[in-house]
Amino acid sequence: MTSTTTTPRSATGSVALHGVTKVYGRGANAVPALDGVSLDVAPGEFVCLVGASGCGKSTLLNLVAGLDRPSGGRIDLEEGVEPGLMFQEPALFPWLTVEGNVEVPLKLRGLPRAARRDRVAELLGTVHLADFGRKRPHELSGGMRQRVALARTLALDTPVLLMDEPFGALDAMTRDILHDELERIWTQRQLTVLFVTHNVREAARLADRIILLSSRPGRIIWSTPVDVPRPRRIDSPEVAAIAAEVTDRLRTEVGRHGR
Ligand SMILES: Nc1ncnc2c1ncn2[C@@H]1O[C@H](COP(=O)(O)OP(=O)(O)OP(=O)(O)O)[C@@H](O)[C@H]1O
Repeated sequence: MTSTTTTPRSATGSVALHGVTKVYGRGANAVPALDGVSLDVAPGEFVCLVGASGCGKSTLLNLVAGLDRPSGGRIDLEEGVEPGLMFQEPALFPWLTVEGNVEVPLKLRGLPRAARRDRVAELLGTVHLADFGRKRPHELSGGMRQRVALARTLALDTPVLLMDEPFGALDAMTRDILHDELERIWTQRQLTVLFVTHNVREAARLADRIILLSSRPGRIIWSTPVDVPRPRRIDSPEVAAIAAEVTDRLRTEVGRHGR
């Protein structure tokens, strides 16, 4: 009997930052954005990053995504892993249908047409948009557009998802539904998620661990595991208690620096 062993997805999603520093510009115009950030994210872990405005959260995600290079330190991903990145704006191609948008990464990977069609259908099913494949982005709500963006990111078939305020522009009800969706997909696919948010309740609702960055230049000043059983409700007393603690720490930090 032959057996095929496939590496579990959870074995490939680790992210490790070692003393990562980022300075934009030079000389008198130098802007230190990150200062000595070390962080180990375990495969399958959901980590939320919070911190004052401008403390370097997006910079950190961009560095992990490989869109920019650190000025110092090192970022380790497992070999061949290219993280998927999602922003507050879904950044869809307006001239393409929903199917066409989700198909883009599959085309870039050279998947044959029939395989692309099956994969797009599966991904749209995953984000509950099976009946909307022929629509164009302008025909969808904001929440639906973010679902398309999520399906397109999942089409990269990456174990590491980097999310920069992905639900920041959505109303509370839509955000709540998308939290449930993301949690389900994260569990099913054993994804490693690094999620930036200003919303401490959202962090407490989603994270295994919350990391607090100092005001610029960003350093990790505090972190806490979120030991609240899943599924969670954003309005549960346990989530509210964690959010209140994060808010207190954030207030203290912002108060210290005035930003
Ligand atoms: N390309 C760049 N050139 C110069 N400075 C930059 C550049 N990108 C970011 N910065 C600066 O680096 C600092 C960190 O920016 P970053 O966008 O990472 O912060 P953030 O925590 O994501 O902010 P916010 O919470 O407001 O989205 C800010 O002071 C910003 O102005």
